[in-house]
Amino acid sequence: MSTATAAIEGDGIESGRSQPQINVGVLGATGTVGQRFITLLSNHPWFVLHRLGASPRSAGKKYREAVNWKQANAIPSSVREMMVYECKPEHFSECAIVFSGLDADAAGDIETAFRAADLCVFSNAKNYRRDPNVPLIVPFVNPSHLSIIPQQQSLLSPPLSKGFIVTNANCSTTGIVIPLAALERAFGPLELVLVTTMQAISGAGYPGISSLDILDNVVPHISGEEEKIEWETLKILGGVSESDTGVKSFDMHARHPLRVSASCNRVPVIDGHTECLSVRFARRPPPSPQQVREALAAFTPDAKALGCPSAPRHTITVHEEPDRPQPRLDRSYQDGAGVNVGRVRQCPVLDIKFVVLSNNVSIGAATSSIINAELAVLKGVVPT
Ligand SMILES: NC(=O)C1=CN([C@@H]2O[C@H](COP(=O)(O)OP(=O)(O)OC[C@H]3O[C@@H](n4cnc5c(N)ncnc54)[C@H](OP(=O)(O)O)[C@@H]3O)[C@@H](O)[C@H]2O)C=CC1
Ligand SMILES: N[C@@H](CC(=O)OP(=O)(O)O)C(=O)O
Repeated sequence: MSTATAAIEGDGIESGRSQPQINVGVLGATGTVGQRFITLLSNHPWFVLHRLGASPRSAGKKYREAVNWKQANAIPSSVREMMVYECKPEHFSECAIVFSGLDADAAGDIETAFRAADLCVFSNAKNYRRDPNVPLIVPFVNPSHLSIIPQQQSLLSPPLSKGFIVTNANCSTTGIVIPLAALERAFGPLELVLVTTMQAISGAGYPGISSLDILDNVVPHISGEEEKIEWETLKILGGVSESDTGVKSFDMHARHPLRVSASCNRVPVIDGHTECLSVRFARRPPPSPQQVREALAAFTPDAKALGCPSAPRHTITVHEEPDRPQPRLDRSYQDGAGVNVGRVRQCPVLDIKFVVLSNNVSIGAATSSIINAELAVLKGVVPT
């Protein structure tokens, strides 16, 4: 890693402060999430986009030839002519970090191989989220879970000193755990969460669901999604416990049992997952809708305080208008790096209900991975 002097001001980056310069690679660089990584990393103050990986179908081609570019912005000029490589660690030996936007069918073995080659892997895929030694991190919620990494490294055979895997969450889970964490921080533990999702088609990757299935329609099933939301929420909002012998484990919110029920739907929206939640707090009486609005708007995560360059200015934007947030109007605010909450009101069955909108490809995927890596650099977890 080398350093350079930042010329960018604002958004947590102080002009004149020495900035790390770290070579990074993107696995699955041609996919929906991969394209978002390319856009974000081509202009990153610390991370230098050094290698691109995709399937053997794309390897050996220039990026502009391999990719079916679907972003509103053009392919960054610095990336157009870059070569795409097979996802083999030897091609990425000059990188310290790889971001993975790999299809889950390929991600397991490839990410294991990159970790074994002592690379720091930040993955969007579901494969390792349930591993008891892999942190499942939503950057505004549980960066403290990075503390499990030395245990992950020491239990591998052979043990590693640098390489690790960090995953980020399912995109629908990410959207809800950010406001839920803000509520728990302000008002103590939650007891019940009911969530109904309306998920964008880009969540299924490209080409995704056929137009004849989704236009003029709602599909009330997304395979595996409800179980992921119900399970991942507990791992993320729970703590890390340590036994008398020093073994760490994720406590799954065990000290205050939390029950989560999810119902997932695919809707004809291109980007942006909308989710309707009702929650019950342990504390009686529960907070009022106005107290909830104030707590959500005031939520300031460590990622912001520590100076992560990709952390948005407003983590949670609370809308007062009765018909917001909406995907078309709100998904691009702050480049999709925050979450939008609206319609905070009393729930006659539980305590409070509200609507969340989050950009599934940005904070639901690539942006989260990048902020996770920024946190890992700031906390000294990525070797320099
Ligand atoms: N889309 C979303 O909103 C979210 C997606 N995710 C997760 O992120 C990951 C990527 O999703 P998404 O971008 O939507 O998927 P896409 O299908 O759009 O892209 C998949 C990528 O994986 C590559 N790939 C496929 N097979 C192989 C292989 N055998 N070896 C190497 N590379 C391969 C593809 O390369 P090629 O072009 O050469 O085929 C492509 O770059 C998935 O695990 C998904 O579950 C997580 C959160 C949100
Ligand atoms: N299943 C999500 C996107 C996704 O890929 O999720 P996961 O990374 O948990 O498999 C959606 O369809 O919107």
